[in-house]
Amino acid sequence: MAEAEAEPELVDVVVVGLGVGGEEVAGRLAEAGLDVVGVERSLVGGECPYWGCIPSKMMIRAANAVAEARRVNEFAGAAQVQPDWAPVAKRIRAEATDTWDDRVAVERFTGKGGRFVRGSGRLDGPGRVRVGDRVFQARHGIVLGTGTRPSVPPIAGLADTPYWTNHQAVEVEELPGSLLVLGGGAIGLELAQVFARFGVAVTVVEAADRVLAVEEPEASEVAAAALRADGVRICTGVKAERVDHDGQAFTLVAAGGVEFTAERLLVVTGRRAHLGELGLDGVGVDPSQRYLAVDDRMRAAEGLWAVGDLTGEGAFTHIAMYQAAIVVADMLDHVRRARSGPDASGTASAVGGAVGGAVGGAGGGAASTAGAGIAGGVPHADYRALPRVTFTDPEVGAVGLTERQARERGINVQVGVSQLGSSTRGWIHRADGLIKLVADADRGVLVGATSVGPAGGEVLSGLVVAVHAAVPLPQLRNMIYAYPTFHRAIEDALRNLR
Ligand SMILES: Cc1cc2nc3c(=O)[nH]c(=O)nc-3n(C[C@H](O)[C@H](O)[C@H](O)COP(=O)(O)OP(=O)(O)OC[C@H]3O[C@@H](n4cnc5c(N)ncnc54)[C@H](O)[C@@H]3O)c2cc1C
Ligand SMILES: NC(=O)c1ccc[n+]([C@@H]2O[C@H](COP(=O)([O-])OP(=O)(O)OC[C@H]3O[C@@H](n4cnc5c(N)ncnc54)[C@H](O)[C@@H]3O)[C@@H](O)[C@H]2O)c1
Repeated sequence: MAEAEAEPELVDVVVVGLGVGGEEVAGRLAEAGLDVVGVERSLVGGECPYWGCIPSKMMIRAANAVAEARRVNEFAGAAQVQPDWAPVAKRIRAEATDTWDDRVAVERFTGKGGRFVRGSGRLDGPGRVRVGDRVFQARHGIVLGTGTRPSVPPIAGLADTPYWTNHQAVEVEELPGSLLVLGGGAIGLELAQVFARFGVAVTVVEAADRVLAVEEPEASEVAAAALRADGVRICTGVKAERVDHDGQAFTLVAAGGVEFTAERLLVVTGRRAHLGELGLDGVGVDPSQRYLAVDDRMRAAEGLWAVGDLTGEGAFTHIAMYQAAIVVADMLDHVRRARSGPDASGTASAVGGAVGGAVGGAGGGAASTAGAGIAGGVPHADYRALPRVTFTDPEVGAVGLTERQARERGINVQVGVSQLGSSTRGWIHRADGLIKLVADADRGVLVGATSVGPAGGEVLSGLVVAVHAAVPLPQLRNMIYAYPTFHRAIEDALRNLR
């Protein structure tokens, strides 16, 4: 049946998808005085607060408390720990997700002056978005922030089984006795360790020859050893061929006839943007791309911006926020130019003044991150010093290029590694971990670094500054590193660079 022709509603900006990135853009543009329509089909805030970063980190906080309490036996006498999932599930409902209700988030957006529309948005030609039978015509532009959904591999039988994605894993109230985790990436490892620490018999099945395959091999080794020490069975290089569910248990059959069985199966084999459902072909953009290509101001086409995971620049909340600041600055700059006309330079109307002020705010915020990539007040995206942290225990933090990526780019690479156990703090803590530095010997700067350890993600911050600001190696070597900290291991790794 043909869709009813609706009279377009004229607005300034339409934001489709109010996840981390879209909500930030829509809210800040509304605060700047623009007439913004925000469209969300599920929950305002997206994956991160409801099924991603926040509840998973609450789970990790609880699991780490259990593990640390057990270490009393190693260091300080005797402790009996009886983990209980109920308080974790309760905290996720009460403090993180409001039992998956986004009323507060919707009010946060409308409180800033935005107009909220619940539904699926789709481009309906240049400058237009259709949501059901409503059509919005955007004066100044459209922003897509539609994120990704789990990518489920085409394994025979899998689609017909009640497998879990991260949604069911986060919503679980009663833990299963056993769990198969398909995919040993960031989500798989974080959740595998949590459930194992709460007594679930966990097996991780990974297709690649190591877990956390995008990071340094040394980091994969430490992470795998830590999970094994928690009782997780890790099987790498496994080619899953078939999955069955008999009403009670899952059976995964791999090449060579190897079988894995468990009460539950969690599929965490990456994420996928669904560009085909956004009407991109109607605005001259190829919908068959894996991710939506954007320039360094997050523009995908004339009058079309994109933000967050669907751009494929790293599926992290901090990237979505970083990009959001750029979209806001660029969009407001665009609006100010449109409103001022071609001849007017800086003569602001009442709204133009608000817009100009907001540009300064957004630009200032992102500018401090984008560093050199700032031109004309609007920051340009620069991912050279992209940090990421996998919150296993020990944490795996990394920034910039891995050794392999640096070699593939033809960089004259030097590598320096130091083991955390050889540092005073690491020895005191009986902690596993390492620092690995990747330097460009010709430029005399770090281009990448990895920090694995009890606070690996925090130790990383100094290394992010070093890569981001291209701090010369002699300056890093002549710094003073406090004793006895985990980050002192950086000094040893610098000494080992060759
Ligand atoms: C288990 C897990 C743990 C994670 N942990 C971390 C972490 O510790 N740190 C970190 O930095 N990142 C983490 N991430 C990644 C982080 O959640 C994402 O990078 C972030 O949510 C991306 O934000 P986004 O706005 O691009 O997309 P999303 O959060 O995916 O939001 C997109 C929104 O668009 C909506 N939408 C889609 N299509 C339409 C449409 N056509 N019309 C209307 N609405 C639409 C969706 O319903 C969704 O709400 C984690 C992810 C997972 C799954
Ligand atoms: N702490 C964090 O910042 C954090 C935490 C969780 C997720 N995330 C983000 O979410 C994204 C998605 O996480 P993810 O863990 O789903 O993806 P991922 O890409 O990190 O890992 C997926 C893993 O699944 C494996 N795999 C793919 N197909 C397989 C198959 N058929 N059989 C077995 N293994 C298979 C891959 O080799 C890979 O190791 C991450 O890339 C990350 O950006 C971030």
